[in-house]
Amino acid sequence: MCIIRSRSIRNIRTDQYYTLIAIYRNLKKTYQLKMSAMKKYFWDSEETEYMLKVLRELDIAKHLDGRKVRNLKLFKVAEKRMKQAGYHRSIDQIRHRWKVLKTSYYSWNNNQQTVKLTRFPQYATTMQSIMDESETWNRSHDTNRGPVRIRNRPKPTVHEEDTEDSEEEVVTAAQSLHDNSTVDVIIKTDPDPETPPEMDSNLRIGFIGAGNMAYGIAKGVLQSGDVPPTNVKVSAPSTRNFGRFQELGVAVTHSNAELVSSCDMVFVAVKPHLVATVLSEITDHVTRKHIIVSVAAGVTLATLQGLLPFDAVVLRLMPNLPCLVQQGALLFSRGTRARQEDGDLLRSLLQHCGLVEEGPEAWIDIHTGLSGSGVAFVYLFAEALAEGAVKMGMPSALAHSIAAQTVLGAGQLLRDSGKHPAQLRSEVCTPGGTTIFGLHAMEQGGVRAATMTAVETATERARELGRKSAPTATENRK
Ligand SMILES: NC(=O)C1=CN([C@@H]2O[C@H](COP(=O)(O)OP(=O)(O)OC[C@H]3O[C@@H](n4cnc5c(N)ncnc54)[C@H](O)[C@@H]3O)[C@@H](O)[C@H]2O)C=CC1
Ligand SMILES: O=C(O)[C@@H]1CCC=N1
Repeated sequence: MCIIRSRSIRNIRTDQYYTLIAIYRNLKKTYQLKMSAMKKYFWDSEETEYMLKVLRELDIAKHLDGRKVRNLKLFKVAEKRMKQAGYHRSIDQIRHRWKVLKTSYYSWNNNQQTVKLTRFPQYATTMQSIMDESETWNRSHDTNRGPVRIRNRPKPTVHEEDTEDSEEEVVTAAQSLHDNSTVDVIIKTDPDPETPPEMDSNLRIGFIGAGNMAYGIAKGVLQSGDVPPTNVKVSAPSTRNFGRFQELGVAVTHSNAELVSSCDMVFVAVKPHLVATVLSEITDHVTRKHIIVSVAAGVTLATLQGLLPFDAVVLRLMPNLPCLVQQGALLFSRGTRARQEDGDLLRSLLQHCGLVEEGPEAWIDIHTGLSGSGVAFVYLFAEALAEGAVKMGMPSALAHSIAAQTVLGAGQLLRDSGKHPAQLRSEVCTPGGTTIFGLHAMEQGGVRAATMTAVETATERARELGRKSAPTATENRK
């Protein structure tokens, strides 16, 4: 375009020149519109730092106790202050950004303890200070709070969505903090999944299936320290996979029915085609106290509910393999009998498995393509990266280790910076430099279309598995 503007192209007619200029201006306008639309959704570091500064000034540290009523007030003031500084964000956007930063902070913090990451991601210092302030404040102010059992809570008496909070409500909530008899009521009516309440330490968790997914989730659940290993059990027909569970201190059995009878929450972690057989084995032992969570790809809530007693509490969860290192991406949906608090309990138990979100069931198959299977797409890419380096003469072991670190670093920066991948990609590209040449080759290879098709195809396959595992009308009538 610069060449066109300087009219250095020879033999071009004036009308052609002006047509090209018009095309250039149009492209530029589209690009600017796209960038401003992107800016609307993606936060830059300056804006994020300003938001954290405001939230810190507003003492968000004192509000990290899971009471949304009080938090809403705080986010309202933050929205005003940001507007005054020229940052036009809605309360929801600020709250969402804060939630993302908090999740990133927690998982960064967990990794600090387990794998001692040396890199200090962006915002970590500010987040660390806020969290430290919160811990100090909670220690000195919240000693009166009795343990909150998330289970067996009566149904909330107030609608759980955010309501406009009056000054009085905020004061009532704050006063109740020092009153044992009313604290429980506030938590029930206004749960905040971001700050999980204390767990019932008698909760017993079972895993049907002793494979990778069961192991990854079990590790995450135990990491929280809320559930002792003695309260966890796993069942499988063979002892082959029991070893690593036993190393965690988890009990083992060959009987799925016995496992269900001795557990409150049961994860069904067998291959999708075995789900019907397993559920028919356990259905007589499932009572209203149980929470059944299936991780089987494609198997729908309707199918699961159809194979279990009509009042069974069922959730469908799609995890991914990095749960094994507490860096999973998990999405769950609640069945018709599962209450908000059942979802809160699940979310709370899984918080050390990685990012945990709740969504409509239609998204579970998409998440399967994007993330459950998506992990394998990234591995394929990492393998190809390394092979490229081997082709150019680098020793294989070094190439694979650098490829793994490249994927890890790129992912961590993407998650922690909150930037759009296109923005980060452009930050790597020097005009006329190495990256743009490489990217051009990738586009010629159709990497973008192939990846989109991979997610689409995997999603479709999950849907197909769902149709295959659905009981037929005849079976339903039995
Ligand atoms: N591997 C992955 O990355 C992901 C898997 N999933 C889902 O998780 C589920 C489990 O997958 P993986 O852990 O990868 O499989 P896996 O093959 O590693 O484990 C399956 C386990 O089920 C046990 N099993 C077989 N028949 C059984 C029975 N009748 N009763 C009790 N246990 C039985 C096997 O002994 C094995 O321990 C599948 O439904 C899959 O769709 C979901 C997301 C990601
Ligand atoms: O390939 C599969 O079917 C499972 C589900 C998502 C990842 N692995």
